[in-house]
Amino acid sequence: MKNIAIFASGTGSNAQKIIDHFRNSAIARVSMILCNKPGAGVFQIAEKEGIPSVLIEKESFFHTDNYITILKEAGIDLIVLAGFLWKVPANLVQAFPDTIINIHPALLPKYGGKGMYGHFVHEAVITARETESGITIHYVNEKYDDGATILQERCIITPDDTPLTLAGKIQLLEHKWYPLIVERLLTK
Ligand SMILES: Nc1nc2c(c(=O)[nH]1)N[C@@H](CN(C=O)c1ccc(C(=O)N[C@@H](CCC(=O)O)C(=O)O)cc1)CN2
Ligand SMILES: NCC(=O)N[C@@H]1O[C@H](COP(=O)([O-])[O-])[C@@H](O)[C@H]1O
Repeated sequence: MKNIAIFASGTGSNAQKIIDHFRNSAIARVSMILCNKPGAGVFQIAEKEGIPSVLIEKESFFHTDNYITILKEAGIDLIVLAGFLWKVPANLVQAFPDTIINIHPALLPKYGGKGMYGHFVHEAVITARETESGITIHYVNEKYDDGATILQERCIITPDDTPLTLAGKIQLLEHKWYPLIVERLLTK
C-alpha cells in the first residue's frame, strides 16, 4: 500500500477526486493532507474523509526540515501538489527526488511561473486570445513550473469562452487525469 500526501491551499476538488479514486484501493491511499491556509476547504474534506491534516506554518516550512521529518515518518511515497500556492523549498524537493508532482492549469511552458495560479492563468490565456489551453502534470523541482512534464491534455477555447468557462473546462481535465497519473506513477 503506497502512501500519498496531498498539498493544497484551497477548495480541494482535486484532492477529493484523488481520494475518491483510491477509495477501497489496494494500491494506495491518501494518508495525509497538508495545507497552508487556515479554513481552506481542503481541511473540511480531510475531516469528512478521516484523513490526518497538517496546517503548514510558514517559518517552519521555509527554514526547517520539520515537514520533511513528518513526511518521512509517515512513509510518504508520493507528494501531490493540488492547488498549493507556495514554492516548495529546495530541501523538501531534494529530500523527495522525482517524488513530488504538480498540476498546472495551462500548457507549460506558457502561462507558468510566479503569479500564474488559479484565475490569473485563465485570464492571461483568454486575454492572449489563445485557441486552446489545457493542463500540465509535471515533476516538481526548485523552480516554479519548471520540472519534467509527465502529461499534457488540451481543450479548445471558443470565442465565447470567459476565464470562468475556461476554468470549468480545465477542471474537467484535471479531475479526469490527475488521479490516473497518480496511479500510473505508483504502479510503474
Ligand atoms: N518548487 C516548486 N514549488 C511549487 C511548484 C513548482 O513547480 N515548484 N508549483 C506550484 C504550483 N503553481 C503552479 O502550478 C504555482 C503556485 C503559486 C504561484 C505563486 O505565484 N504563488 C505566490 C503566492 C500566492 C499565495 O501565497 O497565495 C508567490 O509565490 O508569490 C506560482 C505557481 C506549487 N509550488
Ligand atoms: N499554478 C497552480 C494552480 O493554479 N493550481 C490550480 O489550482 C486549482 C486548485 O483547485 P482545487 O483546490 O479545487 O483542487 C487547480 O485548478 C490547479 O490547477
